[in-house]
Amino acid sequence: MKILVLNSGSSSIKFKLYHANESDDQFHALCEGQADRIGIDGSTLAYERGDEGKEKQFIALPDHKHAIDEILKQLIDPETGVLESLEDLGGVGHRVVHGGEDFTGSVVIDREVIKAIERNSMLAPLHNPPNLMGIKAMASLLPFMPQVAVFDTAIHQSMPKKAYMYALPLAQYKTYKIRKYGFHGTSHGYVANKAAEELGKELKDLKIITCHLGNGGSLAAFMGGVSVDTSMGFTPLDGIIMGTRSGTLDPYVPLHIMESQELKPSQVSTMMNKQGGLLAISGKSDMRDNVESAAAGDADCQMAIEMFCYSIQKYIGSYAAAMNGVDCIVFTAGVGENNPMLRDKILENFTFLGLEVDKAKNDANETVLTTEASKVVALKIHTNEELVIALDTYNLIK
Ligand SMILES: Nc1ncnc2c1ncn2[C@@H]1O[C@H](COP(=O)(O)OP(=O)(O)O)[C@@H](O)[C@H]1O
Ligand SMILES: CC(=O)OP(=O)(O)O
Ligand SMILES: [Mg+2]
Repeated sequence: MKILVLNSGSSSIKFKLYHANESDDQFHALCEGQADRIGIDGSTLAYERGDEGKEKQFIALPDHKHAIDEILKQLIDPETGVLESLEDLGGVGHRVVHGGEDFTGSVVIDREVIKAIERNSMLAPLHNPPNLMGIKAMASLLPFMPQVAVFDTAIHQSMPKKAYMYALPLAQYKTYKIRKYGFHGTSHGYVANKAAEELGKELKDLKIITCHLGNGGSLAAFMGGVSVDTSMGFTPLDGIIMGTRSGTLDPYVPLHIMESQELKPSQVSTMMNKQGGLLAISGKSDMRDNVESAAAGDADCQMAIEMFCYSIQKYIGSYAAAMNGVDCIVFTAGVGENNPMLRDKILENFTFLGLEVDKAKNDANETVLTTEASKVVALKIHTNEELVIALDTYNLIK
């Protein structure tokens, strides 16, 4: 069975096509790629087929719908594609960011599921709309194709009440479901399991902090084999500083801005979600651009990097305290997997825990980033949200 996975992030869509062998349930990837910098200048579409190198073309991708159209064209391209037609697909798995309390696991998509994802869109305005766009584009092209939704929120349902409740009148939770949900769960869960494998231990016996640092970013704390806390909250706006998101603010700040500047909630939402973060500090949302300009002496980009790393250090410290220790810190996603300088800058404040970065290994982007003597192990692990989504999709539709 062939399964297409679409992972729509706020600025990118990753896609991967798997062949699942029905006799032994083994998966292998046929092709993959990524539409990058969607909605920003210089957008690209990368495509890679098992037997050939990676191809990357500059192509205008003004929004997610255009990007999905280009991806599907690529799959059935007579020369470089891997499918005769889109009807050869057995199913499509989608990453869906906000499942609210409607979903605690993956589901086959039907009208009711689409309505629930729409209901939760207000809570993840950068994500659920592109996720839905992908689902609807596929449904209109191939109405009988089974589609599965895999939610970012699902894995964090294990958080204890003391971590997910907000100190607000109880009706806000009971009636309005206002609580911490947490996101990037597919990625946090995958890399936490891989970290345990790498350390040769069981996940349940480890205290792990996973740092998913992409355009959006969050940290999660794993203890006893489950997620016990995470930096994103009711929405993916909370937590660390991100590409265009402010992260944690004094909760009175948006109220004060609305009152004193007579702005509507939607305007302040745009300010915090799309005009905040690195973009607000340096004028550049993409971390690569910030790193490049900072190295060339741009003071705003240098400050953006300082603030980014500081916000992450504070979460690592607080989760080490929350778990009364930490065995392992994992870096993943675009920034976490590719930038030694930023990892080093974040980790330099954890010598007090006995953490010792191995500079050569970190610079070489190896899996283990710390010395043999280090009391806390830092790892770089490539996340694979797509494989998790393909597995869930296969198991639900086979
Ligand atoms: N070598 C690098 N150094 C710094 N940042 C990088 C590097 N490579 C990729 N990134 C950053 O990773 C981010 C994208 O990560 P990704 O996990 O694909 O994000 P998302 O899924 O949220 O769109 C971008 O901000 C990009 O600049
Ligand atoms: C939930 C979230 O922030 O996702 P992304 O990092 O893909 O934007
Ligand atoms: Mg992502």
